[in-house]
Amino acid sequence: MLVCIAEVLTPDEVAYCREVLEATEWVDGKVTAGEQSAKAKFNLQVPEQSPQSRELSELVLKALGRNQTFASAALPLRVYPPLFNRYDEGMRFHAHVDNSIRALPGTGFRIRTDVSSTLFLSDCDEYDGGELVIQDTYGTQSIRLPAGHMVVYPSSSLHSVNPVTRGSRWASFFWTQSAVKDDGQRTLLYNFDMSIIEARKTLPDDHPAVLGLTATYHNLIRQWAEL
Ligand SMILES: O=C(O)CCC(=O)C(=O)O
Ligand SMILES: [Fe+2]
Repeated sequence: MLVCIAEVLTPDEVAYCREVLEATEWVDGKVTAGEQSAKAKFNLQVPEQSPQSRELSELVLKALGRNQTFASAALPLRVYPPLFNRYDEGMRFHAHVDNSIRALPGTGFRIRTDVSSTLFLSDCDEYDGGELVIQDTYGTQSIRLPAGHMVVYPSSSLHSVNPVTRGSRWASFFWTQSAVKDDGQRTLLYNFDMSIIEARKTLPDDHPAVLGLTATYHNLIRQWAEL
């Protein structure tokens, strides 16, 4: 399942990220790629242990913490500290699948990558091309979102970034280990949660239907979650 989430960052937060990223060092994106994807990857990244990357990582993690849609779609257990990338004119990322397990350098921290995310930091009129092309269960989807918006999709999907043909595309990207690793089960839970939210717009919270649906939602999570 692929979910686009609007306004994960405020315009002020986007502006602050851009200001910090303008002044930081960028290196070849191959530094965090696996063997296959290193051959496919032509972009730039901020070194993940740099103070700028750590500061902005915290900012993005805070924004994720207040986002209900991300919580519902990803059912996050652990989030790999967000990284920052950039594609200048001519840069691209050929088709690949993300590494299944990622270790944070210098720590014992490892996560299984269940959900991949791109949080856009450039507006659509700042560049041409640069679509994130994802092979989803329902076909191929081509994603380009305004700054501050984010797409989440299963890490098992084959995906690529089309060449940027004008300007520069900046983003934050990261992986989440979900409490529910199966994408099909996560999709059912997300749709279930969205239906409960709809029902609660017209029914009181103590309505037997709302109580029953909410109980079943949590009992399904109890069945499927691995902590
Ligand atoms: O830049 C993006 O939107 C995706 C990056 C990506 O797929 C990766 O780093 O594995
Ligand atoms: Fe990727």
